[in-house]
Amino acid sequence: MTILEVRNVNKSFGGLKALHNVDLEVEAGTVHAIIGPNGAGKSTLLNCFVGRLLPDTGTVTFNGTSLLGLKPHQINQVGVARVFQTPEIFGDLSVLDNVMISSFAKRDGAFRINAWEAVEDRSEVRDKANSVLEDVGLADSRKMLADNLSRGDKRRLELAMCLVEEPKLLLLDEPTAGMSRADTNNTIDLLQRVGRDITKVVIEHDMHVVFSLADYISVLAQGAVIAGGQPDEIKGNPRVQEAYLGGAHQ
Ligand SMILES: Nc1ncnc2c1ncn2[C@@H]1O[C@H](COP(=O)(O)OP(=O)(O)OP(=O)(O)O)[C@@H](O)[C@H]1O
Repeated sequence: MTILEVRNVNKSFGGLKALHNVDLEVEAGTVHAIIGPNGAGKSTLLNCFVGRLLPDTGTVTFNGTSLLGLKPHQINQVGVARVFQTPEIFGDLSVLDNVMISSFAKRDGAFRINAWEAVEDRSEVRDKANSVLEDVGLADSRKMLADNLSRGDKRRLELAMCLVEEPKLLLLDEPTAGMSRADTNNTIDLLQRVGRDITKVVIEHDMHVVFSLADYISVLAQGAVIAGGQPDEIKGNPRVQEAYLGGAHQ
């Protein structure tokens, strides 16, 4: 079953065509990687999924609902969560509070620092938050201020903040950017372990990560999808190799 369908999406910035007739289908329950050289249009495409950009033409449909024109928090409420390259966390709150706030936000449609004051079933939310922190390996840090976490742990926290919302689709924007090889391998491990039933779309430059995680790979070059297939098909595709050497044609 297709959970995310992108049809004929075009997006230009002035005279620059960042996305050119993009078609994409993401199957429910899979990890779908979007790869491509710098400037290929990956972030632009992701931004069209989360309400940060509106395509000039085309459709983006999630679970039968058009995402176009929805505000980011509305997209979040229909079940799409995004992990950013730079974690978006509340640095002066505890790790646990960050996760609890995220859980309330999904319900309320907005982040409110004092959201729990109005809520009666706090213990249920706390239990759920603790369980997700356990899953991502941050249970022992739950009382720490989020700002005091290491860079890698901040990313784990942001992942926990997404997981607690129980999304149907998780978008990961370069989840291992800037990480050491050891942290990268830990992240691969984590992403293979947590949220196994959540469909994931991953933008990633590191091919080791892509080939470890992806069930299906779409390749963008100069704003167009030039190839799509299972990892083994993509590995041997001459158009993909050419795109990475800088000679992509549309
Ligand atoms: N807001 C913007 N205004 C003008 N041009 C933009 C804007 N956002 C992206 N672009 C341009 O659109 C093209 C696609 O950029 P995009 O960031 O989507 O590529 P990318 O594949 O994510 O690249 P990278 O891997 O380097 O992050 C690039 O030429 C970029 O300079």
